[in-house]
Amino acid sequence: MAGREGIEDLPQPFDAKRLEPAKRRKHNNGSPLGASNGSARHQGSGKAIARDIPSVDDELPQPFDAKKLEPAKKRQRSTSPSEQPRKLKRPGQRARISNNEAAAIRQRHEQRERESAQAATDAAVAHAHADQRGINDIVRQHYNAVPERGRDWRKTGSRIKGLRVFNNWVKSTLIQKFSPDEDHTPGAQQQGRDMAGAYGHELIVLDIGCGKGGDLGKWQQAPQRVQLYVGLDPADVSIDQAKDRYRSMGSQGGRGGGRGGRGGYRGARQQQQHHLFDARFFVKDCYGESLGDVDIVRQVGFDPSPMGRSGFDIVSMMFCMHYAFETEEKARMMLQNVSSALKKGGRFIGCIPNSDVISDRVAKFNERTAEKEDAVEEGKPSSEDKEEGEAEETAEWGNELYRVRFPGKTPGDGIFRPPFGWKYNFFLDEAVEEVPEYVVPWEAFRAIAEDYNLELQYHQSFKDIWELEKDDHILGPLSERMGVRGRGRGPLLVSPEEMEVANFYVAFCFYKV
Ligand SMILES: C[S@@+](CC[C@H](N)C(=O)[O-])C[C@H]1O[C@@H](n2cnc3c(N)ncnc32)[C@H](O)[C@@H]1O
Repeated sequence: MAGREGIEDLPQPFDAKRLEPAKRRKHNNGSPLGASNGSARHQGSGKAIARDIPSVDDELPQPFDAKKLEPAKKRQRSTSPSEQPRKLKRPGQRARISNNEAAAIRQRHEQRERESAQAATDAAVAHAHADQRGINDIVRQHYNAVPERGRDWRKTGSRIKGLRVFNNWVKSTLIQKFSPDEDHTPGAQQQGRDMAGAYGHELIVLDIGCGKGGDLGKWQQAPQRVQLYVGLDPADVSIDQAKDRYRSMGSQGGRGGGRGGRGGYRGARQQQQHHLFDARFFVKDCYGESLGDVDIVRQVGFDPSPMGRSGFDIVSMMFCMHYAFETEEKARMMLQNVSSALKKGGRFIGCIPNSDVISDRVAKFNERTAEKEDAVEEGKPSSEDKEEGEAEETAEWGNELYRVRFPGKTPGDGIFRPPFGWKYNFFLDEAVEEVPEYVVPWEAFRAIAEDYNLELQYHQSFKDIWELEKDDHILGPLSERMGVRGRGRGPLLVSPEEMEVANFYVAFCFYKV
């Protein structure tokens, strides 16, 4: 799918000499979650991937306990309406109804909240037991059917070209900031081989949900050379297209992305660009199955034990992890796969829908619904009253480019408990035709990730990433070359509608400890 996928549009090469070590450059920059996490790493202590090796108990993921995950803020929001004074909608109105009437209304509210909570739990459990093949097939068929329309169309013909380039810039930003090793020296590889004839450590990358290979070009431009890229995706047609894209990079001297002769690479940098990493692609469901049966993954190193011989430097999951939150089983399999693949100090990067945005929208929808129901109970018919037999309204929002729609009831307070199985349909113009996705409740995800020795390093909404990085000496000029903004710190070329879609997402980075 397009708006949320890959670069087709290769940025100009980076001058890696100008890059500060990605490790510390921005990690603490305005990331409230990163900062609050409290580890030495988050305080910018340089090398440290230091944490004691976990005990055996740490290794064994414990069953999910939703209560322990709720942040204080959310816990307060989830207080039942019976426990908090309800705001008066119209001052003085309460004075016109008797105490008995008021008590009856309150009871009805409480009853409704209980029913809503129960229905929500039932829905989540039902989803959790749904036929998993069904959803997998729908998602796979959808992505297989998305046509590959070529770079020119994406750059000029697309109605969401601003969103496409912006999303690509965010993905490049994640790769620039977090793919280099902690001890990588910027520019070292441009000097050529060392005395032993090597380029120093080269990265091994696992791209889960790689789709049509839209990020191959970004990896070719990574500040630290990539040795091997492994792309996995259940959509077989997409995997074939990814292989084609990789082949076309090879035939263009490793520049990637079908861009042909635009470049101006010189000297050592030219050599670096012409080095094309090795790449392998496989059709694979990475959330329902272990990756341990993929040969190349096993050869690189795949080991569930934290003491083991896991071999990947990076696992990337761009715009696809939300499919894993259909069930707890899948989410844990996904994290087990990530953790087993990553070596100690390895990075897990990705983009997912922002559950804070979803929770706020859902809570507001339910508040409005409750107010309408109150009005009806108080005998004030509204033009929006339902006709008999009319379908129950469900939470839904969007703009001319995108739409999010929950098919069933959602929690009144916007807190998704249990944190799995909360299905919604997502539509994005030109890109996604009402495909089912699942909410990834952020705090639950972060806490479960810790069970798999994945420690949060970075969590930022797309809008904040733009604000924080747009003037960076590498990422700023990159945004101009990619067409996110006009030349010379020109205007943003992403429309407000496109920005609203972009801000439906957050980017993250975890470290394997
Ligand atoms: C929005 S696309 C993103 C593609 C690519 N990561 C990008 O950013 O260009 C979502 C991808 O997730 C993949 N996906 C869905 N379910 C998956 C699963 N169980 N395991 C791995 N990938 C999956 C889809 O096939 C699709 O290619």
